[in-house]
Amino acid sequence: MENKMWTYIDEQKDVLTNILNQEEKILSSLPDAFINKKEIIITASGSSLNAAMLVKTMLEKEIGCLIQVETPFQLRYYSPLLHLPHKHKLLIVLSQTGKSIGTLECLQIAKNNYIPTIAITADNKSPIAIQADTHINMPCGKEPVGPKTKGFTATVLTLHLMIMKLFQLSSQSIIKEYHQSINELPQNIQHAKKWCEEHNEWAKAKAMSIVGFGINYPTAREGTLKILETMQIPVMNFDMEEFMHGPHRTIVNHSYLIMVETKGAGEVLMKNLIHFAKSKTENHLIISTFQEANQQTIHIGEYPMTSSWLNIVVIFQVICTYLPEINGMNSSDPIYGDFATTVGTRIA
Ligand SMILES: O=P(O)(O)OC[C@H]1O[C@](O)(CO)[C@@H](O)[C@@H]1O
Repeated sequence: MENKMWTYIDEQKDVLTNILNQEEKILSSLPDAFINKKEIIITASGSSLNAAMLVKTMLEKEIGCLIQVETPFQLRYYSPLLHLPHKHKLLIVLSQTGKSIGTLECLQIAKNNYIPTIAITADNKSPIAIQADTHINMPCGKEPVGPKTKGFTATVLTLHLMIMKLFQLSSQSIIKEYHQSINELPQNIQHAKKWCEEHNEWAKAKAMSIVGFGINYPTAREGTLKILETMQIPVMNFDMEEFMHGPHRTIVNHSYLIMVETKGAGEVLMKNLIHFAKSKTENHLIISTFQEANQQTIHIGEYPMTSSWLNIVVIFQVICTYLPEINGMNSSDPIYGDFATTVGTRIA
């Protein structure tokens, strides 16, 4: 059977360009009353949670407003955030399907406590879309596979533009940068496939670690989720500095390690980590915005406002689709059928 993930990965160029071109229409339902809230709470699961973490890191400092990202479980049962009403709070929920039960229940709690809500989903008839005060429709098309690709990138982009609008920031330069970043995607996909072709031995990995910093810590988290879902192996993910406080001891001969190297505050520490890792294992991959491509390095363009997260995440998407195929696995096949509806994390 054909692997549908390749189609979804390729579709991203059109999907994301469309979101940029339709920004005004997509965000037209945002009420003025939600402008300049003093506290933003975001909840989501899986790739949608990683999308929330990524946008938080990109924008929190710039907008000068706390963005609290919490899992639906913590938010429902352990956090005071939704249980203490406050007129300046806003709950944003992200759910591509609009059917995740924990996320849906958070909307209900917010409603009971008079906290206004926005949902971003790809299905305007879904329970989450209906329950939220405001629904933002993310036009990414259907993606009926477990490991999401276009849904993740569309969520990050939509949320990014939406929060900028909520804080009345001009989106002109970010849209320009995103267009450039999107134009590079086909080339990134090609380079990642070539790297996979030349590194078939990575399909035999029994475990992996992925390390990034800043905006690309959540990017690396998303890469981790993708690779562990598709290869069905444990993959560790740490923020770079935390990785160097103990988990670095897992770097031994033949261990598999991916490091994301971009410009920014963590540049020197990452350089030191790469130097250390190179002496310990030959199975390392560096995804870098400033090193030349070679056998162990995939080079991607430097997009300073977004730390190139889009071009980096697509490398992980290719790796997580290609390597399982070497092992005879099609990552778009359902592995455990109706797991989510059986255990009770999603509405059928
Ligand atoms: O964004 P949603 O639709 O709420 O789903 C959350 C997560 O659940 C999964 O479907 C796995 O159960 C992921 O692929 C997805 O990121």
